[in-house]
Amino acid sequence: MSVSIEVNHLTKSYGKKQILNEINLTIDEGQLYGLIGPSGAGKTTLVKMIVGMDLPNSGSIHVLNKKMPNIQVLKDIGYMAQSDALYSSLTGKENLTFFASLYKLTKEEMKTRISYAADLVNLKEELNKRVSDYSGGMKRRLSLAIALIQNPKILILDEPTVGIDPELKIGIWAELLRLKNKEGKTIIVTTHVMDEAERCDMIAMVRDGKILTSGTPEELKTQFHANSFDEVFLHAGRIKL
Ligand SMILES: Nc1ncnc2c1ncn2[C@@H]1O[C@H](COP(=O)(O)OP(=O)(O)OP(=O)(O)O)[C@@H](O)[C@H]1O
Repeated sequence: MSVSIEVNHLTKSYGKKQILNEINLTIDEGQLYGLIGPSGAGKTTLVKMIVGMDLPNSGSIHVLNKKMPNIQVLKDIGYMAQSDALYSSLTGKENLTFFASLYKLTKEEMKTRISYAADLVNLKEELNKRVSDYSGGMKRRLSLAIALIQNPKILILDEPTVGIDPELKIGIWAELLRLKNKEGKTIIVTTHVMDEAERCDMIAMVRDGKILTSGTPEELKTQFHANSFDEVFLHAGRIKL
């Protein structure tokens, strides 16, 4: 199996405040990797640097064997940020068409991808509404659809199911697992939701800018003598850094 994402000795500070400290991470192709940790731990900062939106102070990030940031790799990464970056005066469909047009899709591919992505997030009926009239949850769903639009090899999803109702959440997770299992996509999700963490192949627990521990959900349960993932999270939170 080849490595999809490699992070080595990464550090990041904003001003005098150190946000990430000696992060090392190896994510294999076709792996679903969860980053979990309390609010402010540094998860978003880490994924932004993997996408190439921010620069580390030291250390390196390679995605698909290319040192980041790298403009060529952008087409291979679908990124869903925590705050929605949408054009609110345009309709959902116009947003999807705009983002699809950034990639060299044929007209036919564009049509198929827009239909697939809108269907996945259950927005087909609302596509002709302006985004300014969307609810918060609808905007999240549109952001997820945009992350998938160019059929990227890698999906990086920052808290993808926040504000999404339980039924749709189940559908989205089923599709993420299908994309991983059947299409070999590499997926990173950040989450606070423990049952989502349990569905990942590997998990890294992030706290105060460091990776406390990483492993499969089962390995982490064994390591912390825990029956549930909530317990793992509580026990890990007590580790002295
Ligand atoms: N541009 C910035 N300038 C200064 N500080 C920042 C900046 N971006 C993030 N931070 C700080 O970095 C720390 C880590 O934030 P980050 O958003 O990465 O955490 P997180 O683990 O994703 O949290 P959450 O789960 O709440 O999204 C926080 O203390 C935050 O205030």
